[in-house]
Amino acid sequence: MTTTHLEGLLPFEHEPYHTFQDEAVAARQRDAFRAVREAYAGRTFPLIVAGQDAQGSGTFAVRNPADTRETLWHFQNATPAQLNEAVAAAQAAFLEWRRTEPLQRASIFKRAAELLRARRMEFNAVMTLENGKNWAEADGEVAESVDHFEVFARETLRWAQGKAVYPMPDEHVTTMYEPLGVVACISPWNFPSAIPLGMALGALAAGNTVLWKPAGETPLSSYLMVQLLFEAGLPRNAVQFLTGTDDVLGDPLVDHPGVRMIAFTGSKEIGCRIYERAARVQPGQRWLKRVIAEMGGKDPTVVCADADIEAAATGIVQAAFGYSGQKCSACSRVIAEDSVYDDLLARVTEKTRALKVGLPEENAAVGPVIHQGSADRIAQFVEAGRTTARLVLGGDTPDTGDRVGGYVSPTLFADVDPADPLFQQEIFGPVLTFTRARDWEHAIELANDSEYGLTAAFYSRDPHKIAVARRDMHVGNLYINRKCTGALSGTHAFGGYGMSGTNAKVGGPDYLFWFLQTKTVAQRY
Ligand SMILES: NC(=O)c1ccc[n+]([C@@H]2O[C@H](COP(=O)([O-])OP(=O)(O)OC[C@H]3O[C@@H](n4cnc5c(N)ncnc54)[C@H](O)[C@@H]3O)[C@@H](O)[C@H]2O)c1
Ligand SMILES: N[C@@H](CCC=O)C(=O)O
Repeated sequence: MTTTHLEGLLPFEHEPYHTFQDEAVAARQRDAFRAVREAYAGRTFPLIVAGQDAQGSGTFAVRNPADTRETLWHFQNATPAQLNEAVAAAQAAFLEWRRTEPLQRASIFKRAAELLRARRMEFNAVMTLENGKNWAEADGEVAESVDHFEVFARETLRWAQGKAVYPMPDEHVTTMYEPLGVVACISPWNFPSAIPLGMALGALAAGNTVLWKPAGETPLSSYLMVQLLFEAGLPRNAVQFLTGTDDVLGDPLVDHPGVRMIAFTGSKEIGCRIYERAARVQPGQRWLKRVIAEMGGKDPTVVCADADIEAAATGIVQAAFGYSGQKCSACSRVIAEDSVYDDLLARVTEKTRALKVGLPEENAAVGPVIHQGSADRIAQFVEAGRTTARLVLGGDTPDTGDRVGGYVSPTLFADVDPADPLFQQEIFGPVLTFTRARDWEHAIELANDSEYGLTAAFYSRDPHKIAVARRDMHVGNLYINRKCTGALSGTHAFGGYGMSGTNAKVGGPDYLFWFLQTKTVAQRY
């Protein structure tokens, strides 16, 4: 029966992007900024605990990173008692949600996809205001969120079918997948819609309940998504929405004995901390906590001598400077064969010089980084790099008038040594390095010289080199002859190797398995 339902949902198509070059579409996006400010600016939003709106012990302000003098809205600081209440409510809700028909879950997600399609421009505008993405970047992420709804609707039905085992004559044996319990979903600010949503849908699609903890920089993008899920029919107690400080919602949330699983996306530092803490069995805890932790990247693009150099230069600039390089998937290292290195560097320099830094709300190619603190950290890498490598472009603060924000010029370093921190550490900003390789095999070796292993791009026309790259490049997402950002839900299962995390592969065919436990039932008649 579920097979029929699943077939009824096919075929799947990725959500198309808006074409902002069309003045009518651009006007709709500008209207959405006005409407969002009218509807939400200055408001204070609640926690959602046990299906009810709740006030915390105080509030915090969310500021516009494009000009931090503008306070956008306020959110609550949850208390330790509210954390306990939220876990208890999620445990109680689990007893019901786990029993819901997969078709019911799928229907809610399908309905949510429809609701989000109708509000794309609004969600884009909120994201741009909260984290400084330009229109296309925000639109791409909201489109990915629609895709997530469509994909997880199908995945919940697919996993409900169980899997076949090798038969035996005198027993009927089935393999069933069952949910785990309460899943804490902890997310970063750089993808404030698609990332928390992907983790939460993984949990919900499998029949778990969710503690939804967004990053403090971007809570409205999450709050609106949670409300949209409720409007689509999700029971109001299946998700607890918690905002606040890391001293209440960090370690104490991870340590809580009522939490069954933690789905985390964020930095290596916090991911490793969670992984370690969650391994300790707390008093009253009756399970080993499961953790998925998707962390940082230091993503290379390898360019072989036989490659289409112009296409490589275009892909590199898009992947390095889109959203000011603040993607775990961003290209931060170019490794090019000696014979094409100078030509490639010249083309990338020219294209990078053409990028305008400015206001995301006015759809500038490159906006601010998330905070002044982040800009200061990036500046430290740049200052150190001036003494160890050749600064080709940028390295300064662009003129953005009297705006107060972390604006950083797109920056290029050439002749970077593989041992240099510029080559090894995640900078998370618009800084790109070039390193010369003796030949294409040396280039692959250099690309793999990293503790991370998230994404990589490989440019070549030679089937043999491509086959070797496919085999030897140590990354979870390898892109051949295209940029290394922009994974699509359902198609490019996303997650890395090494210190990039647990390789859970959101949006992929195995993702739900992480949120399930397997029951074997052997029956004799
Ligand atoms: N691999 C991926 O899929 C992926 C995707 C996006 C971002 N990232 C990575 O995320 C990082 C940027 O995001 P960020 O600055 O928000 O990361 P972060 O690790 O600082 O914060 C992520 C989340 O963890 C919370 N947190 C902080 N301390 C905690 C603690 N002790 N216990 C539990 N939670 C805690 C934060 O409040 C936030 O919600 C980059 O390293 C980037 O590469 C990875
Ligand atoms: N999934 C996104 C990256 C998310 C991390 O920041 C991409 O594929 O570019």
